[in-house]
Amino acid sequence: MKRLIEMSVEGYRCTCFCYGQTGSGKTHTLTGPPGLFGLRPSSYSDEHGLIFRSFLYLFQLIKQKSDVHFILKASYLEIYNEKVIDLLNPGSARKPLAVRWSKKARGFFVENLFTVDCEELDDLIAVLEEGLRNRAVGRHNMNDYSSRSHTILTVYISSEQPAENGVFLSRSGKINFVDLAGSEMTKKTQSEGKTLEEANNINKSLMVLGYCISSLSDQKRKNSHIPYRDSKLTKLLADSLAGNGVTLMIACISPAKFNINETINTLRYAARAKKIRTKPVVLMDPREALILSLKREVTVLQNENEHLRSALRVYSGVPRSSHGDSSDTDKRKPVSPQHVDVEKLGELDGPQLIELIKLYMGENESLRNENVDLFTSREMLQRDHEVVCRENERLLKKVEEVNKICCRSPLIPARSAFSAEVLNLADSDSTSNIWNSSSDSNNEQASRIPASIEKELEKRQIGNGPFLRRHKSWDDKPKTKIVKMKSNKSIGNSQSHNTSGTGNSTSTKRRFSMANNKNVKSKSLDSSTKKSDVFGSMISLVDED
Ligand SMILES: Nc1ncnc2c1ncn2[C@@H]1O[C@H](COP(=O)(O)OP(=O)(O)OP(=O)(O)O)[C@@H](O)[C@H]1O
Repeated sequence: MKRLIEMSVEGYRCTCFCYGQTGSGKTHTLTGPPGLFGLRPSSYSDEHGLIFRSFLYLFQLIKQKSDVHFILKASYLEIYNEKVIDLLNPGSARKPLAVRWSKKARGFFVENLFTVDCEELDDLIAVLEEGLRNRAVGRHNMNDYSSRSHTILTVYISSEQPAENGVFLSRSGKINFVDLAGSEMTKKTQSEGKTLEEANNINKSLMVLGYCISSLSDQKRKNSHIPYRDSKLTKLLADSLAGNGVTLMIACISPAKFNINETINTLRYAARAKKIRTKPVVLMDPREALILSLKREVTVLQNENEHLRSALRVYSGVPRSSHGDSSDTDKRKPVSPQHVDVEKLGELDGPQLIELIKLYMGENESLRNENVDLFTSREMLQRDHEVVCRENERLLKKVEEVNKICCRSPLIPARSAFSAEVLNLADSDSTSNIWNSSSDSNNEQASRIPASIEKELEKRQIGNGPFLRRHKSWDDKPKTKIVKMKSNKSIGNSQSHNTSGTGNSTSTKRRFSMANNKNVKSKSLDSSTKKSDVFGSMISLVDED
């Protein structure tokens, strides 16, 4: 997961998707247990899923790359009964959005999908909370909080990095977090009515996804028709499955014997998916890439020129010191023959005429050389001009982005800032370890499985013996510094604004302190320099046999 985030920061298109039967823990893996967001404050806890940890890690990475300018945006959608709904702008009617093909990008996209500028960690968390609040959740026999839709949370990461010779490199990576709805045996779930219709749609789209995966993993069928267009899910995942991105599939399985068939199916799915090979490429502005490569070429040629010149000097035995820049210029200057009256040409004898012609030929040659030099300089000036224009464009874009960032989305309702929550709770001992798993301060407690799970395992007779273990290496980590942060109440407010969507505006002003956020963000990120801590608290199922 960490590598995936690092790659998305480097400009790759990355996807992490969870696949598995209903109730196997897909949503839990990505976002943690139900009710973690919303009612409770979303300060850091060991229960947080991969998305939250990824956000923290993303901001850590961004902070480390101080020479790069980053712009983050996020969108969140769900595919419910084959309809795409914007979770950040669902509206009262949950009007579906169209999925279209972009000729330019050569991929499918969701028309009018709302994207939110995310300057702070809090903004990303707000997007996650808003999406979780709006997505479709239902209840059936196997899961009280079953996702009734596939959800895709996308973080777009654009960056600009100064490269050599004043050229800037822009990259645009992204990371998709895909929480697929689980496949359902309707007999087992005993779904009826609306839940049954949802289950049928879920199973149908998962079947198309399965078919695409098996075609792509088969060397013989790979180049034949892949039925991406048969479902919205496969249209939107086409790029991740076979494009230029990097994809991580998390196969969630149930430890219960009762689910053995579904478990085998999931593992088959994963084994097939593992065979798919994508061709990851960094998405860069082609013009900038060209300018950079031309600049590099010019530097190489200049060096080569210099080398050849000095080799020539050595060969002709002329001391280096006598060839300053000025003498070079003098040498290139044409030597004009003395002016001769045309009428007096007849008086000149043969050798004199030959000498004169030689002089004129020499002058001609020098002028030609000078001409070539002038053409080269003109070309270089044109290239410089192009670079300046490009720089101009870049700056204009930056101004536009800055203007956008100043305005936030009105659709994320008021929530207390994550950083502020951390601050408020930081005084109590329970949260002093916020960036660590429970592994540091209380090793013994950390390696214990939570009581509720232990009870469930006992009931199902799972894990007698060394079956369910916490990975030891996670518990053996060195102690990290505990960072105490002062409490600081939010003071200001920042206005929100629709940035790109066309949606209606239920403008709730989002109140939080920008200054407070910034202050806290830097502190919190400082305290989390040990990257592994953010990811290190998951329980692993290790079959020692
Ligand atoms: N590793 C885990 N530790 C503790 N509880 C878990 C774990 N995995 C899943 N659960 C619990 O099991 C229940 C079902 O999990 P979850 O909703 O994540 O399943 P799902 O695969 O997303 O199901 P669906 O496909 O129906 O949405 C939830 O209450 C969740 O908190």
